[in-house]
Amino acid sequence: MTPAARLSAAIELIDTIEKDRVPAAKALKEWGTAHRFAGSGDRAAIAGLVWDVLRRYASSAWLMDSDTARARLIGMLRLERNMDTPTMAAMFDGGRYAPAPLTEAEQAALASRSLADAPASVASDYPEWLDPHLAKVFGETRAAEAAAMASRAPLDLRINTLKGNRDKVLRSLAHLGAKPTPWSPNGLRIELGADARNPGIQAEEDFIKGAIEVQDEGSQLAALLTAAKPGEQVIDLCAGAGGKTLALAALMQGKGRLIATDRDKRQLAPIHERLSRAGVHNAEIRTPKGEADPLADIRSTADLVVIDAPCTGTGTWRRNPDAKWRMRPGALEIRLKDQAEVLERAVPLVKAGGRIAYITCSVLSEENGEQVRAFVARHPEFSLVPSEQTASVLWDKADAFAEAALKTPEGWLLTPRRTGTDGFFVSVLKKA
Ligand SMILES: C[S@@+](CC[C@H](N)C(=O)[O-])C[C@H]1O[C@@H](n2cnc3c(N)ncnc32)[C@H](O)[C@@H]1O
Repeated sequence: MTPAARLSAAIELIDTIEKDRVPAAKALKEWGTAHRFAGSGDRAAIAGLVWDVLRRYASSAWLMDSDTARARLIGMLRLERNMDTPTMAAMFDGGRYAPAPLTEAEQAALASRSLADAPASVASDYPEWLDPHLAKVFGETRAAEAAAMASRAPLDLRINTLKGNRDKVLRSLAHLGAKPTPWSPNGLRIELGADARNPGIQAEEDFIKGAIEVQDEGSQLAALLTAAKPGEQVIDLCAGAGGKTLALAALMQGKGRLIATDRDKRQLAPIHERLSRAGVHNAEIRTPKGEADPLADIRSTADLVVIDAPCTGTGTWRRNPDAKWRMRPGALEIRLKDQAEVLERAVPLVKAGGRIAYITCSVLSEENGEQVRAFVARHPEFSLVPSEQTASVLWDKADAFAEAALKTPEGWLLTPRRTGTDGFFVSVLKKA
């Protein structure tokens, strides 16, 4: 496909995503199946265009003073890819598979319009209804924070210290340009280009042998901040596909007891294969069966209960730009209820002197500090572990991390702008 034909395909896809209200990933997959002639390079380039339009969904329409799929693509090419008008006009040439030539109105918009007068939610690409919520957390810096949340994310890897070490993996992944991440002692980062081409990490020997996992550095830090230790009894209450479980297992160095469960047994399905590839031998998966409580035998014995809580995922907008435009206020209400429920589930499991690590991948204070404060008010036997103390697990990076992350009275907030990671909140609560 020519570059111009890829633009036409991207316009068609954006149109479908809007009109049929389908998630972008699904639309891209279906397009690939229906257009078998398109090679992997074409598909990656088209996906990159679509994801970038979704990242600049509001600002691109503002720039072009039009909200058609075509206008959004043109606006994105200018805002995100700095494409000048002659370069664009050369591709929008009306050829057989190319988009129609730029109209006079489009050329005028490109020549004269800017984001200078756009409201913050438009210029920084976030839903307007979230403005007061983001203001509560970030105040005047919300536009800058949201703009960083609209940027492209790198591919982060975690070295599984049960099987590999960072120096060795750095050498073997040098061909992908892997570099150490700034905070996590076990993180590697691969910067990705504008096309959404996957560097094929799953085919690397290090991956097949279980020496690396794909995990955002923020998620790695959240696991580290729980301070899970060898020999402890650790319960991962919202284990899902096991991202945190695997990181916790590595922190425990194979010693102690790690119990992983989830309310939804389907979410747990991939965890078995992942644990076995990672060489984890001290984990028990408790798959729920009917109404019975899979943790009924555990009462006041856990050193640590990790709650990687169900949340709105506002911290992962970099990786899920269409999710932010689909998010509705009702979704926040549902998540708040789920979070309170899962916090209650943790209470009878924790032993005296034990702790709960509450994690979300959201930046909203309703899901974070406010949720934790309400919990402590209901359960005065739990108190907040001071944030400086929880950050001490980062050793020589602790001071710099404390400068970079947002310290709240209830815990740490990581954001793309502050820590260069996905948005994560981590709070540690200790039982008297
Ligand atoms: C953020 S995801 C977990 C991601 C996972 N820990 C990881 O790192 O890959 C949240 C999970 O919480 C689960 N969940 C929701 N409500 C729950 C509850 N009341 N008890 C246990 N798990 C729950 C969901 O099924 C979902 O898998």
